[in-house]
Order: sequence, then C-alpha cells, then structure tokens
Amino acid sequence: MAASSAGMCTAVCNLNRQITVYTKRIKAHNTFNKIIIRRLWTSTPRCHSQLQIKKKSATQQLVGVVGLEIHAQINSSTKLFSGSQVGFSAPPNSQVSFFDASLPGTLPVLNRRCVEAAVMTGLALDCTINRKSLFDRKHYFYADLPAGYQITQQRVPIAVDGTLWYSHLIGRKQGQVVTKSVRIKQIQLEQDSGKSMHDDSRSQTFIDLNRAGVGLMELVMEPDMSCGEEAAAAVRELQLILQALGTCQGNMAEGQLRVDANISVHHPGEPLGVRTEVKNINSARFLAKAIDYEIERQIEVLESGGAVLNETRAFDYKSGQTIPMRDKEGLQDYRFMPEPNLPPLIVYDRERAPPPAGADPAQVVLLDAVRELIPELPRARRARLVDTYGILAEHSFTLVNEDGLTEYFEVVARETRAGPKKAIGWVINDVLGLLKQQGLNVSQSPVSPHALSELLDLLEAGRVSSSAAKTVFQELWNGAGRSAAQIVEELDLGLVDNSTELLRICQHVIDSHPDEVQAIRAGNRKVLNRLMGLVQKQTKGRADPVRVRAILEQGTS
Ligand SMILES: Nc1ncnc2c1ncn2[C@@H]1O[C@H](COP(=O)(O)OP(=O)(O)OP(=O)(O)O)[C@@H](O)[C@H]1O
Ligand SMILES: [Mg+2]
Ligand SMILES: [Mg+2]
Repeated sequence: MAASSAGMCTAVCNLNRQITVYTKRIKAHNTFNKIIIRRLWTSTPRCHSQLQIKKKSATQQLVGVVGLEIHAQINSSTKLFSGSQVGFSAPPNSQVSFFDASLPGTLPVLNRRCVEAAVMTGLALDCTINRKSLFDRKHYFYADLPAGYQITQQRVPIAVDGTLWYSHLIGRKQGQVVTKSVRIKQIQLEQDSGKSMHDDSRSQTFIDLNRAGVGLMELVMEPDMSCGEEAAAAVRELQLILQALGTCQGNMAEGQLRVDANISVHHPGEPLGVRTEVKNINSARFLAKAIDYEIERQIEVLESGGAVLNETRAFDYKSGQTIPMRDKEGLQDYRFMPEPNLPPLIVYDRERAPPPAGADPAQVVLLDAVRELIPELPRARRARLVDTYGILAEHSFTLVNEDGLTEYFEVVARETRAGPKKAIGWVINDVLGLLKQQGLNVSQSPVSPHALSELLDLLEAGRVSSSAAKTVFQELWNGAGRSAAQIVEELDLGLVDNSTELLRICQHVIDSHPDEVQAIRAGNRKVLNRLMGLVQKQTKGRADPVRVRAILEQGTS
C-alpha cells in the first residue's frame, strides 16, 4: 500500500507553499530572540548534591528541578498503524502508505510488535501495565503531520508508575559509584510525525513522510532530577536498557531517542517553579549542557528580579545556549479527543486474564510471555560482574557500556588461567583501547577472546614477559591467522630461560655502566630500574623482570 513519491508530490507541493510563509515567520521571531539573549556561564554542574554553597544557606539557594520526556523510536520493521517499512536513510517519501499520508478512508491497524515493545519496556522499568489502555487524538497544525492530529495515549497510557535506577561515577578518578532513581510517570504509545527540511537558499520547506507514523514510546519522567549530569546519566542508562531489551536501538544521533528537558528552579521545600522546555536534544552531552545553562539562566533571571516564562526553548549547539522558540501558554490547546477508529488496547495474561477462547494468537499480547523474554538488564549485569569476577565497579560500567564487551570479557575470563583481574586489564586497555582508536566495534575485533585467552595463558605460565606479550598482542591484532604460541616461536619472543645467557647479559650491563653501579651502591635504588631497562632492551623484552632484578641486585651489592 506504499504510496509512490510521484503520487505524494501534489499534496506535498501544495503544503510547501503554505510552509514557506510559516517558516519565514519563525525565522523572523528567532532573529529577534537571539538579540535579547545574554551569554551565561555554564561550566559549573548544578547538581544540588554537589553544589558548593558558599554565601547562602541551603534553603536560600535556588536549585534546579528537571523532568524529562523521552521519545524512543520502537525497533520495528513496520510503522505503528500501517504496514509501511521503517528505515533511516531511505529516499524521501519512499516509505509512506496511504494511511501515513492521511488519505481519506484509510484506517489504523495496530502493530503488535510495537505494543509488545512498550509492555516490555514498561516491565523493565517496574511500571504497572494497564490491562486496558486507550488511544486519543492530539491536534496541532504542522505540515509534517498531514492528519492534523497525532494518535497518542493521553487518558490511559499503556504503562504507569515506574522507576528508572541509574548510576554515575564521581570523584577525582571517577572511582565512586552513586546510584539514584527517577520515577517514570507513564509510557505512552504514539505516532511520530514526518520531517520538514528547510532549504534556506530557496526559502522552501520540503516534507518527507517516511517517518510519519513510525511507532514511538513517550516516556514521561517525574521532575526528580536536579542537574544536567543526573539527566545525562539517566538517559544513558535508559539507552542501555532499551538496547538490552531490543525495543529501541537508542541511537541519539539518528533521532531514535529524542529528549525534551523540562527545567525550573526553586528554593528547596517550596513549590516548584515555572518550567521551560528545551526540545529535541540529541546527545547526552548536549542535554547536560543545555540543562545546566538553563538552570543558571533561570537563577540569574529570578535573582535580578525577573520572572521565568513558561516557554519552549531550543539548544544552540554552537553557542551552548538555550534560545526561546515559542511561548507555551495559550498555544497549548491540543483539543484531545478519543480516537474513534481504534478500540481499547487490551493486554492479556495467561494466568490471571487469559484471552477469550478462539482469539487469534497473532492478535494477542500476553504480559507473562513478554516478561519471560526480558534479558539481564544493565544494573543487574554490573552487579553480577563485580560479584562473580571481583572486578572494580568502574570496569563493570565500561564492560556494560560497550555492546558485546561483557560477552567478550566473560569468554576470556572463563578460558584463561590468568584470572579475571588480569583479563579485565587486557580487555579494557588493550582490546577496547585499539577498537576505539580504529573506530571498530567489539564484534569487529581482530583478536578473538579465545586468542587473547591463549596469550594470557602463555603470560601466566611464564613463557613470555609482559612486554613481549604486548608485541604478541599487536601481531595477533595485525592478523595473519597465527596463534599466540606460533607468534612467540616465530619471532623468538619466549622468555630467556637460559640462566647462563641471562647472567652474561646482566653482567655485561653492570660492567659497562660503572657510574650507575656506583649510584646504586650509594643507595639510589631508582637507578636499578635504568639497568633493568637496558637488560630488557638487549633481550628484546624477553627476560623475566623478577629474575633480572634479582641478578642485578646481587651484582651491584
Ligand atoms: N516545575 C517543573 N520543573 C521541571 N520539570 C517539570 C515541572 N513540572 C513538570 N515537569 C516535567 O514536565 C514534563 C511534563 O510532560 P507532559 O508530557 O506531562 O506535558 P507537556 O510537556 O505539557 O506536554 P507535551 O507532551 O506536549 O510536551 C514531565 O517530564 C514533568 O516531570
Ligand atoms: Mg509529553
Ligand atoms: Mg513536554
């Protein structure tokens, strides 16, 4: 049923004419707004747990309050109410069905996959899943919304009252884990709009409806956070949870996760202040910056006797400032009404609320069946990694943050005799370090976990020194399909196990460096390291450092 781009053209071209006028108005408004913006200092995090209150007492101090609304694009091959495909980089208007383009007479057909995704996300965030939820129309005028309304869930959403636990690392070396939570007010299923593309040089706006009707989950959080850093950590955790569930790919740069930040300031203990809403922020870093900027701005406005306006603002990535987009008050009548073309959405449960006899299994969503599919979630995974392998908490964060790295590490930890604490260092510093340097992901690693385990075994068995092991690793990375043991043999990287040979090299170093020997004898033990380095140079890193030290200590005593 996908409409061809040629078929779309007439409708889109007519819309373009209206939009040109509309865009010009917005531009004029923004230019005016830019003039009245003041530059504000934004580098201080405004977490009130971390605020260094200097002059004022805690109650006099204005603190930030942050509530997020997050639109997560549901990972489904087809749209929420139509069978057209979902694809990020498809040619404009090539994935548009008659329903997505709002042609008269078309009706929505709910995509079961999207419902399951919302249920699974709700369960993972400890929400109550409403057995019966409802769809509503939310009206607003915009050219990329051809129906003039969005189908959403306003009165009874699919999931309510959840919690997102998130942690962030603080301290000088990021070695301390702080865990916090934010309440999830609701998760609602809704349609995405199309995209408007503005061509400034020709003063035209083009509409691409590929995204129109793609399934979204809007997660509305309670205003429980107080600064940009907390919000960014919460969004990163949510991103990991959604990716683990497979309900959203979570790529912020591709718009799969879009964050609106609601921000206000108040004195602790007093009612919340007037909020502004910064729309469509597409990276966690910019989110933190936008929020901290906005908190500073509002504090400055209030402290200089002004009032914060209930308005929608945009974040200007270049200047690091938020700028007004539109006044929210008065413009916000969405004329909500029940969606007449969709019956209530019912979710069943095999035990407590089984589907009616004869119901088509392809049309039924079972809560308990969805619950069984929930995989290990990031928080539980970090705790298990720390418990099972005795690794540091910050290392568990690194493992979980990188897709596939936990699995990689666990294979190495299982296979090698070197123990998980040695393995973690190699996985994070060597494997991940090089992957990042070369822009590869874990599945593209030239060194398999099995090959790394073999290398660590050689190291553990004392067959190579740690510096030779680094050379072997580099060789493994460069490919050629040889095992660690073969590389050691071919490049003659095995430890010098001939004592006479090692004694001869050490003695030669001692004899040819009388000044150093004298310094060591005078008590300067650090010079011994220099001699050790010279021995390693001569043996190409193949000498056991413990033995070398012992021989040199004896020879210089
Ligand atoms: N005083 C406040 N300060 C900061 N955040 C707030 C404050 N009051 C409410 N919020 C947050 O604002 C958000 C309100 O979202 P909600 O979807 O209910 O309404 P909306 O923003 O008016 O609608 P829309 O979906 O059209 O943007 C929530 O995330 C909530 O936590
Ligand atoms: Mg909202
Ligand atoms: Mg909002």
